[in-house]
Amino acid sequence: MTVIVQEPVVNNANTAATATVVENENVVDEVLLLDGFVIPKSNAFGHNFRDYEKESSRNAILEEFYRKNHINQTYEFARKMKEQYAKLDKARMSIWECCELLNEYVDESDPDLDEPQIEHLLQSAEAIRKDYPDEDWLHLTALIHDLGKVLLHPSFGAHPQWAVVGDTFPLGCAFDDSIVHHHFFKENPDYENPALNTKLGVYTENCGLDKVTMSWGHDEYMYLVAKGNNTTLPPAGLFIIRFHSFYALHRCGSYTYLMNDEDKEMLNWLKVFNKYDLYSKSKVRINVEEVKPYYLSLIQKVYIYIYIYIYNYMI
Ligand SMILES: O[C@H]1[C@H](O)[C@@H](O)[C@H](O)[C@@H](O)[C@H]1O
Ligand SMILES: [Fe+2]
Ligand SMILES: [Fe+2]
Repeated sequence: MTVIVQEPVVNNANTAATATVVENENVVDEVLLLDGFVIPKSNAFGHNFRDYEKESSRNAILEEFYRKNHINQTYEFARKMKEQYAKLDKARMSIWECCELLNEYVDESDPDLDEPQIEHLLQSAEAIRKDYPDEDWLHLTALIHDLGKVLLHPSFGAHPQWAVVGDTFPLGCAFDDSIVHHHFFKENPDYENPALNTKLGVYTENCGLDKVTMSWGHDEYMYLVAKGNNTTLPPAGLFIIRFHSFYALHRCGSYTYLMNDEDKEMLNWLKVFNKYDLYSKSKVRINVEEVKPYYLSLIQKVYIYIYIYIYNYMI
């Protein structure tokens, strides 16, 4: 029996196409997308990817993480954090220094990975580089997409994990049931607030995601850093960084009524990126020293032509 699933993919910068996912009974441990992408069936622990229900000690930690996250991420909290961190007056660091700093941290919200974060950055960057060799902006986007997790470090405020990692969601409007562990929102003060708990809340239909206050964390922070340093990273790169944890949108198709036409176009790239972000989490270790020169050259290149401020004034 063959299972066929439709999934939109982007073949090049401008055109969105439809690929077919074929799951063949002869291939038991992977799913092959017709565009050549192979989805492994199990993560580094031998479990399904993003399985938040499975009984395990890892998932107990994860549940507690989302309890705190869903109770504390309020519209007011996220707006205050954004305002404060948009000043970019915290520590200054180069991209590579930040990658190395993340060596210390394991993301408590992640059911698929228990490697230090630098592994994940390089695993996803290397995987996307293999399939998109000419899109160096995409390699760099992958390398830096999770760098906002430096917020966990004392130099950046030593924030608790619930305020840095995990899936993100819009605030200022109703919480959608497709958000992981959504039952914890009942204890969020915004849940009972009539100004914030309707479908549109403080927003208007198709207002555009740029106007939406997302739960605060590493995505929005890294976006602020890139934007605040006047990066010329393509809009798709910025969109990926800013919304890569918004699984309710890019996986479940919720909240599409907040999107404008540009968001819809960008979403195609985000979906491409997500495959590499998620499915590159494996026990295959990257030899950091071996790949470092390539990424340094990329950083150096963007330093000269594009990202001078990000490189010099990371934060
Ligand atoms: O646990 C993961 C991890 O923190 C990722 O970096 C983030 O992008 C995901 O959305 C989240 O669920
Ligand atoms: Fe992330
Ligand atoms: Fe990631």
